[in-house]
Amino acid sequence: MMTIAVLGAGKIGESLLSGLLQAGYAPSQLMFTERYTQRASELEHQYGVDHTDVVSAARHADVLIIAVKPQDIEPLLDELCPYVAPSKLVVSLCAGLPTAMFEQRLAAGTPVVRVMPNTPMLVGEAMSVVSGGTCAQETHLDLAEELLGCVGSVVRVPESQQDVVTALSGSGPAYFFYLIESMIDAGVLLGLPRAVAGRLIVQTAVGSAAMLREGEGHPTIMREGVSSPGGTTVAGIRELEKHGVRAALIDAVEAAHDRSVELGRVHEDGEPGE
Ligand SMILES: NC(=O)C1=CN([C@@H]2O[C@H](COP(=O)(O)OP(=O)(O)OC[C@H]3O[C@@H](n4cnc5c(N)ncnc54)[C@H](O)[C@@H]3O)[C@@H](O)[C@H]2O)C=CC1
Ligand SMILES: O=C(O)[C@@H]1CCC=N1
Repeated sequence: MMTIAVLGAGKIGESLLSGLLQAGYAPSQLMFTERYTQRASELEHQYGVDHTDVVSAARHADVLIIAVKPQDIEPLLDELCPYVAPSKLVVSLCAGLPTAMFEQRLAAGTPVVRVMPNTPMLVGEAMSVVSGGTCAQETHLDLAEELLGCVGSVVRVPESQQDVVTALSGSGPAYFFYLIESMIDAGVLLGLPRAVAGRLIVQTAVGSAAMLREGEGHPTIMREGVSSPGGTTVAGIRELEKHGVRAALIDAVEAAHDRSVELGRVHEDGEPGE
């Protein structure tokens, strides 16, 4: 039976473990490493999955899923790489880190798959985007897709597109949360209790997303569907246009993209990331 180790059980690592269990993987197929011992004990107790050390994980797991922050990658790779046989699959969830960086440190021929997930993984609604390194075969990409498919949707792109993906779906939840916060504030400004404004706007976001996901329509058509002649919506949209909100969102995604490129370069130069 295939065994899977999650290295670093923070927000993303924990939600992946939880999703794999819910999808039917047995606790005995899973293990995790976590540097904070109290968190490790809590997770062991909660999920019934063994906490282990990096060397045992490298030796015993078939798939090693790296879920530490990019700035913590160097010490982890120092510990891990000498023990990883090239028959193992290494899956990195680390933002901005190229597969080449892992390939340089691992035994020649070790397959590496890079994934950019996002935090909706915490509720089984992640958007995960996978790319294979030079030694990753179709079967490795299929396996990575199967594992990430337990916690949401999965799309495959060439690795050259991962910085755009990081900016769009990786950081994207933060931009939606920011918009939602702003709309809740608008409701409060106009006299609604915060809890009521929050409920209204969260359900409005969920409903709008469901229309986009389930319908065949384009967002522009759906927006026009809300905009009655002489009505309230066009009056509001005119303000968004006046304030350059569309350009601001495009600039935000572009800035996140540029930062992702910069983080990748920092690691190429062999310096610690931020
Ligand atoms: N949070 C986000 O929105 C997204 C995060 N990611 C990526 O996912 C990865 C994980 O992110 P989060 O879960 O948000 O971070 P986090 O900080 O919540 O979790 C990382 C965990 O790894 C542990 N850790 C660090 N070094 C370790 C080591 N050597 N051995 C064992 N455990 C170690 C830490 O104690 C921590 O619990 C990062 O690489 C991040 O770039 C990707 C997409 C979205
Ligand atoms: O901001 C970050 O570094 C991570 C990567 C994608 C989302 N959050």
